[in-house]
Amino acid sequence: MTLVRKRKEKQALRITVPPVSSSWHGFLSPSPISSSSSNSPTITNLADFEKLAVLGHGNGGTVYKVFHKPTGAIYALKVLRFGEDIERVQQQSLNEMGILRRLDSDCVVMCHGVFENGFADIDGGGDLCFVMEYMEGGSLYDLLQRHHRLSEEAISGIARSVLEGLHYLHSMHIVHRDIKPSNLLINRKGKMKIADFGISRLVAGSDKQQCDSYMGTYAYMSPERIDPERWGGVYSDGFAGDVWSLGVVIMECFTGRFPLINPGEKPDWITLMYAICFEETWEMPETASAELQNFVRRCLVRDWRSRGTVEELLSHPFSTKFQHVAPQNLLCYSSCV
Ligand SMILES: Nc1ncnc2c1ncn2[C@@H]1O[C@H](COP(=O)(O)OP(=O)(O)OP(=O)(O)O)[C@@H](O)[C@H]1O
Repeated sequence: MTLVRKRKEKQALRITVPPVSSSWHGFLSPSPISSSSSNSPTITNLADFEKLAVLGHGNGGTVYKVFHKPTGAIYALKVLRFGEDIERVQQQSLNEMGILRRLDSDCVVMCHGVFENGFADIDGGGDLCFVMEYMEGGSLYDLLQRHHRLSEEAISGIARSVLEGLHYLHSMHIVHRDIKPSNLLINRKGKMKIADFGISRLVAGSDKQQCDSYMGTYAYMSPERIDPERWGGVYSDGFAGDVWSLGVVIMECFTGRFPLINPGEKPDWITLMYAICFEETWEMPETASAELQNFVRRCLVRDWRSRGTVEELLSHPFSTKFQHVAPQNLLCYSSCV
């Protein structure tokens, strides 16, 4: 902290370093729950699944590709372990089950059920298991690992998909709070959807004040979440934070690297906080089109009150520029073609 203060001699900064374990994923069902979707198959038993492959690892868990024996369908099964923390998670999770029940949109990755106590066939069992729609094309993170940079056409499609997803979520009073490349998944049709509502919060009435500003992935976190007191101690409505994160993702897709710190700089907490809260504005490379440059500029306005809104950005010239291009465009980058 002293280091951050030294680096920013004049501006006051009040930062609480978040606990390392703060990437929390919590929806809980004491027994299996089904999604509210009318298209949702009935999934009642974890024993009906057969593990086919590991799709990836995240904080606290593993995602498997699984086969649902009664229907022959393929799903992604996310197994999270909370160990001794499970009681705390259960308490917090009860309030959030509503999120899963209410989501039914082709802009977000469907969750077909949540189970407690794991699945013996899978790695000795986990504490919470989420049966999710399988996204054959993997994540935007995987895509960037393979291709580093994407075309403006592809980036525009990504921007539009994420904005449509955010528009849906925000209309349901849900702030995602963890928009980042590994939470943006692509299906075999090239459609990108928003995943992972583990740290989402329902934003309603007084809940606004109770948002835990320090959850989520720090690198994509907005300045007002890191240092809310700078804006008079009033935390934003949260929706603007999702727009900031989108701006960082879009810039990363164009530059091919995490854009807010210098190449080679270690992305530790202090460096990130300094860059997000105090760095002069970031400019897109001049090789980017004027529309893309302006789009990113509107997302990365440091004062959340002046930042572009989801509605504004949905009709931004960059979002609409390649509207005629089919989403399959993204598939040329994906491994599932
Ligand atoms: N529904 C899904 N379909 C296909 N692959 C998935 C699905 N969900 C996750 N994955 C893969 O598994 C990886 C790990 O996902 P997970 O949500 O556990 O962690 P993460 O988002 O990478 O990190 P964090 O735990 O910090 O959120 C993803 O990067 C993605 O490649």
